[in-house]
Amino acid sequence: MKRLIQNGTIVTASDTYKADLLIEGETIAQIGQQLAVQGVDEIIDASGCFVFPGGIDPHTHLDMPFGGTVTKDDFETGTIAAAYGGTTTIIDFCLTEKEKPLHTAIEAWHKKAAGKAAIDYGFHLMIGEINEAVLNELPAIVSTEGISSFKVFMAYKHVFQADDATLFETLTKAKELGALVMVHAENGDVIDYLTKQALKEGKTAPIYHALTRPVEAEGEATGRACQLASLAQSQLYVVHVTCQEAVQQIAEARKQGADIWGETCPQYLVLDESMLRKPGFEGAKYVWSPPLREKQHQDALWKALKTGALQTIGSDQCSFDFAGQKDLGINDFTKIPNGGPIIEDRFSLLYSEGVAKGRIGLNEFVDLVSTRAAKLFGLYPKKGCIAVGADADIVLFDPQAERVLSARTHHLAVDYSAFEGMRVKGTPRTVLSRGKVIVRDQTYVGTPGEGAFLKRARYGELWTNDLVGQR
Ligand SMILES: NC(=O)NCCC(=O)O
Ligand SMILES: [Zn+2]
Ligand SMILES: [Zn+2]
Repeated sequence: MKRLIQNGTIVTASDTYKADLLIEGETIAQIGQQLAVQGVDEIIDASGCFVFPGGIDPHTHLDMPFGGTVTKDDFETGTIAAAYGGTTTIIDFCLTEKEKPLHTAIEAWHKKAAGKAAIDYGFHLMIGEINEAVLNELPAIVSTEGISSFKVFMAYKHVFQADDATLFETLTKAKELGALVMVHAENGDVIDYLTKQALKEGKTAPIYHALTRPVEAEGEATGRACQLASLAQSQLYVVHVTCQEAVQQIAEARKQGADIWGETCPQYLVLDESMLRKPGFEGAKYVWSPPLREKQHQDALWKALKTGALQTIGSDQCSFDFAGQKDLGINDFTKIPNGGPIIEDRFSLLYSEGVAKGRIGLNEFVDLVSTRAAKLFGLYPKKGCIAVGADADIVLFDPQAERVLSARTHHLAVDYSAFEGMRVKGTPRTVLSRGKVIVRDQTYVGTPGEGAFLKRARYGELWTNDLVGQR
């Protein structure tokens, strides 16, 4: 099958230019001016559109048990919504359980995704403990199974939280194996103390979720993770950075030459702590960990994206219905399942709030929403770029189209939108995944299960010089 995309403006992380794009089968075959139409099966008119590489969301939780329930969106609804939103690859977190083989968890995650995923996907592997069995399993997981990133939680005491020894050993092992260690950086012990105190004082409303997870707890844990990564001379990626205190730690470590990267998410750029103070129990819709921060932190995050102190945008998609799931915590904020629905809106929100409002440039947008994650997580140059030989994961994006975000129109299964009523500028019109049109003129035309599992390269294996050069 040959497809020709005509009349669009191609935008990559480094260039913006007008050209046609010829796709043969699953890959980009040619880029040039007025490419021949002979033998082409389909011509796609991209007039007025940017032609972006498909978005890469390096942070999702689909079909995940958490907080006494399971996320509302699974690999089918979540990835269809992602496709509507311009994302063609996700990397989901595979949760492991202590004293059980890592492979049990990996197999379970493969079962969740296979036959359901509408776009390509990979897995990060949670490390909750280090022992002989774990150390024996890890090499093949990285080299044979293509899972080249590990996740360590520094928070969620008694649930996922690992101690510093586990983090340090994971960093050391990751250095040896060529894996990237990701951390949820909050001081779980301090948060545990503060939440118990709040409950003792009868403070049960959603806002206390934020008040018991202060910026200092995130800044401290971020700094600790950075120090431990430096000591291990390993590589570190800090997920969902929310505040100036954490940004500062990452920026400082990077200045010292550490191999450290930081991600933020649209919710922290757009929403703030006041959402948790909404009347009644409404604030539960906005319960994330780390929590939404006071408004001034948004400026710090935008600045960090602009200056390169943070380099990627994940969604941290982790959706729970307001009715029947979030309300587990109606009398106790600690029982509100943490997380929200973002996967569909990540791309458009960053464009609308970032590019359309002049906070970031068009090429920076592509880097943040796609290219950088492809490089860090061993997918580049197959994913994350528009180049001959790359997978034809393409988004035709209409920068003039405006729409209002709403649960009434989104494609997730969850019963609310965290951005209800928000107007965004720019919208993905048509989306291709490995050469096949899966969203045509804002209608999903793909088949769940077409998404493939991606075995990823080791950290820096393909693009070491590039990564070092861009640090
Ligand atoms: N972020 C959040 O509140 N939920 C998802 C799990 C995590 O990333 O910590
Ligand atoms: Zn987290
Ligand atoms: Zn997460």
